[in-house]
Amino acid sequence: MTSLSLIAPAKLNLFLHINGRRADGYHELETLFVFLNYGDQLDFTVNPNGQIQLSCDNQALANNDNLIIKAARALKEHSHALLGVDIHLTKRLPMGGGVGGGSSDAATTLLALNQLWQCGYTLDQLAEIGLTLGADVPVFVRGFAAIAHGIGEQLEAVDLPPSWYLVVHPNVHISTQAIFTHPDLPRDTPKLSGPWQSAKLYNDCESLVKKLAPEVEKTLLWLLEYAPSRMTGTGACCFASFAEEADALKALNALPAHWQGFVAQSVNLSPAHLELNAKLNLL
Ligand SMILES: C[C@@](CO)(OP(=O)(O)O)[C@H](O)COP(=O)(O)OP(=O)(O)OC[C@H]1O[C@@H](n2ccc(N)nc2=O)[C@H](O)[C@@H]1O
Ligand SMILES: Nc1ncnc2c1ncn2[C@@H]1O[C@H](COP(=O)(O)OP(=O)(O)O)[C@@H](O)[C@H]1O
Repeated sequence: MTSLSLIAPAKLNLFLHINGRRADGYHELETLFVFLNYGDQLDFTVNPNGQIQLSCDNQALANNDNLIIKAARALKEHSHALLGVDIHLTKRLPMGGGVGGGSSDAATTLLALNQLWQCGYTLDQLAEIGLTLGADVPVFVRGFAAIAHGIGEQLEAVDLPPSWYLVVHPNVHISTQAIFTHPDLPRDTPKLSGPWQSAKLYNDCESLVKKLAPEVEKTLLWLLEYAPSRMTGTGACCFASFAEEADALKALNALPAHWQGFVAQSVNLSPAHLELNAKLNLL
């Protein structure tokens, strides 16, 4: 196998509780990750010269700061792989949107190159490398919907019924770091004492982000006309869930022109894993 094309799916935090701040500055979280069957597209082609090249339809992303390059370099250094790779990114997910676009791209890169460079690493090993790239990378590497603790790397699989989501990006960029380092961020939500299904759930970042970015509050209120709404991650994306795709699409069609949105269905197993397994079974 010398080439692979895989999705880098979006994620939603169906709830996000911040339990405290650790000595290293990162925060202890309790959150529920689900994947969506919508995301970026990554095309990988092995090259013999050992170089890692990235092209992208969005020129602002085709640089060495890209998490895709960082992931490829991390795996190459760790595995001493001799081959290189040409990667093309088709960007669909809003950047800094709270849907994990960069982290998902990094995870899909680790999964694809583990196969193309025949590293033979386990998911545990790939998740460990992924964690050095970002707190959200391990959940995409492991590929199952999960309740997460720690900084987001301690995962307990969940099996949720599928739901349709309208995800709205109000065209404001929220820095994850800016939110987590802000003095007004609530950081003292206790760990759930019982099953999350019967608990009061929320996103602890919402109150602060609504204050800093009023457009996010407007988005949450607009969505509320159709269904209960919530922000994902540190924002700016917000979502509402629907039993039927038609209802989600009806709301999407009514979206104000200055916002972006997409409709997708939640899935328990990452579409990147499903696609990779299907391609490997064809060999
Ligand atoms: C908030 C969450 C929720 O899923 O998602 P996003 O909103 O980014 O999608 C994640 O925890 C984000 O994961 P990720 O985006 O990989 O964050 P990283 O790059 O590792 O960290 C960026 C910055 O966020 C802060 N950070 C991140 C995670 C965490 N548990 N505690 C933190 O304090 C740190 O200040 C860190 O420097
Ligand atoms: N492949 C990538 N896609 C998107 N953002 C990237 C990528 N590589 C690096 N980044 C940087 O990481 C930041 C956060 O990315 P992203 O994961 O989209 O945010 P979030 O986790 O909030 O959804 C972006 O603002 C961008 O500067």
